Amino acid sequence: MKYISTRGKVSPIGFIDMFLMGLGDDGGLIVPETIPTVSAAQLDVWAKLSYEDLMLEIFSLFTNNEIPESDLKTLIKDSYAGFTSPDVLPLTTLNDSLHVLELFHGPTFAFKDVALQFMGNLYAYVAKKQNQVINILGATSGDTGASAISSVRGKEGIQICILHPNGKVSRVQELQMTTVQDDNVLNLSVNGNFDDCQHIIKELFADIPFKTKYHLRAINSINFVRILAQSVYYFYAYLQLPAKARANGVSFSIPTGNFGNIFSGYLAKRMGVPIKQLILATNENNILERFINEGVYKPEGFRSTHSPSMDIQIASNFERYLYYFSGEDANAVAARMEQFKAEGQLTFTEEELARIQQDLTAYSVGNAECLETIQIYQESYGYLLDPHSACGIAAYEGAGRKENGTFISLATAHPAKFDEAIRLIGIEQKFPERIQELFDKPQRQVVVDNAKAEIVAQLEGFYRLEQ
Ligand SMILES: Cc1ncc(COP(=O)(O)O)c(C=O)c1O
Ligand SMILES: N[C@@H](CCOP(=O)(O)O)C(=O)O
Repeated sequence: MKYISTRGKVSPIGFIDMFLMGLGDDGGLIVPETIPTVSAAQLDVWAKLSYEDLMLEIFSLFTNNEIPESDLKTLIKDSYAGFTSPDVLPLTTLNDSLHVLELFHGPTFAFKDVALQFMGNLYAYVAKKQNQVINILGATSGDTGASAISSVRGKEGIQICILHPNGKVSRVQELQMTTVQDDNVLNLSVNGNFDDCQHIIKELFADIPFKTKYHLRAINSINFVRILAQSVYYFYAYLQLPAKARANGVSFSIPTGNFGNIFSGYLAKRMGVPIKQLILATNENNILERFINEGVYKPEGFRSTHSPSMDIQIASNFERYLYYFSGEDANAVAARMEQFKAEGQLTFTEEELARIQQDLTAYSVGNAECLETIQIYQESYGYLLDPHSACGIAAYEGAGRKENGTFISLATAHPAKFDEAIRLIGIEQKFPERIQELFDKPQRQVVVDNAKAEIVAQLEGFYRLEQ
């Protein structure tokens, strides 16, 4: 298996090189040259596997044996040892046709831990094997940063710098990032929004001399390993269903911001999971909903919502979808991305729109609807959703084709991370101990302007050039 860029200007590379490259050196996103497929009979065999063993099988289709199987097994086992549920990602049944896949039992209580605990271990593994210094640069709207920091804090040979938007993450998210005192962690709190943070890091990844000099590495979903690790939970969720329930396929409702969560589902579907409907749930930052429902991809004003981690306009993995939508035509993707840069929007024809709508359904959830959903599900099922997971459920209610049968809605964060919203509906929750204790810890962060030069100066003082 080799990896190429959606813009076609990266010579095919192997798994570890792809992991280290992160963003394609031509500015595109990295994808596998071909997507391996898994037969229904193989899926049946995999139904008996633990989460870790299933991940080993799926990764083995992508790693070209570049990581010996016993090492890969250990990396995977270590990555999920800190999850508090014995099933790693438990599937909770709410009613005959609706299940919730709880992705938030990792160390930072959000679904990002599923991929990032593994990626942190993989970076440490590569740092050791190749005697490489690893300087990680990431942008976060709150969860990726907390999770990535937790996965590499204190690890030898690794430095991590995370940009988050100042004042636009929840209190718990901010504390999870900024109370970490390890010397290999730098938190930059940027006066701007998440798109500003993501824009700056993408510019730095596209600056090849800078990227090369500092061995810049990515933990965001621009890194294909993030996507691959996330695709495992679609297999797992499907395989956890009773055989009768999954006989007719399954549909997913997916809270999405950077298009990473849903693109992982799209990949799982292309690999062979019989997914009928992929529902893309957004909040009021609904660029992706407008793309799918109207055929126009155009950022509009940024809005602060109850689900701040999804307050995103420019979605990284949109380009990966565009690649497959264009029949894997890298020239067409490069041309569209140039056009987007020049004109600030993309429009799709009626025929294209029909094809997009065969792949994806979209539903955007307003602030009031988000809170209402949390309240109704608390009252009806005694189940407390966080605001992002509530967007998934509201989208299932609003756009799920119920005749499709079984639905799984992804619960992407623990409600304790977003107490600001939960309190608005008068619910007082008890925090898990690991969250409660954050409130007594000192914080460490540097506030910076949304200015590349200022951020580069911080990085130059922080990153290491050799181990
Ligand atoms: C809690 C939560 N749910 C959902 C999402 C959406 O995931 P993605 O942006 O990878 O599509 C995010 C981050 O964006 C998140 O932090
Ligand atoms: N919701 C994310 C935004 C960054 O997205 P990523 O999936 O590309 O890391 C966050 O919590 O930071």
